[in-house]
Amino acid sequence: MLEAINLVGVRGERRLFNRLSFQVRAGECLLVQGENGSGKTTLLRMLAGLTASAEGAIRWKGRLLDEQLGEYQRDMLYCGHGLGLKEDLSTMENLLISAALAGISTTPALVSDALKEVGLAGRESLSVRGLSQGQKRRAGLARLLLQQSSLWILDEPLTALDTAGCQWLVNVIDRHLLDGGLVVLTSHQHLSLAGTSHSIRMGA
Ligand SMILES: Nc1ncnc2c1ncn2[C@@H]1O[C@H](COP(=O)(O)OP(=O)(O)OP(=O)(O)O)[C@@H](O)[C@H]1O
Repeated sequence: MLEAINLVGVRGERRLFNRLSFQVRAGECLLVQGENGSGKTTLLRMLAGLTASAEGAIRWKGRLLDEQLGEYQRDMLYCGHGLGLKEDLSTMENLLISAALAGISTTPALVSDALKEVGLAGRESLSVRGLSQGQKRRAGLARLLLQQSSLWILDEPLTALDTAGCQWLVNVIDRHLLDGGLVVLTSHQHLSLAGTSHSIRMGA
């Protein structure tokens, strides 16, 4: 279970959220909603351990994040706005490197399979710079298939995806939830998940 307890988000002079608490259990998706600038990315970065909360705590499997950062980094996959891709490297190189950094063993054959599933078959050796925005998004999301993390934190994952890409992602998320995974995501687009989801609204 992921548990946020009395989180406080401060950016400059602005208090974006105050004493925010919620829980996400195995098989559940938390949808973080709100207008532009309401603090969704700030919250997701906190949950990913990239930004500190001014107060409060985050627990994963009952223990504070700070006590288990290495373990948490292996259990959690964060896909932020930047997608975590190096433009000068090929999609294959990017995915092999990000798996290695996450401590996951993978092979070029598995990466090829993942790229095929996201619709990038035959583009393994193309540098990311040569991909369209939607293809870059697909390459970044291929990490979901390779890294076997139980907690996915996804910031606007539908951005730039076409209709088929959005439907693919919804199916992948539903499959993950059915397998007992957890998802926290933001999206300005409507997501029609079959699995259990609940939402919080920032700035309300
Ligand atoms: N590094 C930073 N330094 C100072 N202020 C920041 C920083 N990052 C974000 N902010 C401010 O914090 C507020 C919340 O930003 P955040 O990115 O969390 O919003 P958001 O809800 O994700 O927005 P969007 O829907 O546009 O993605 C904004 O007013 C933004 O200007």
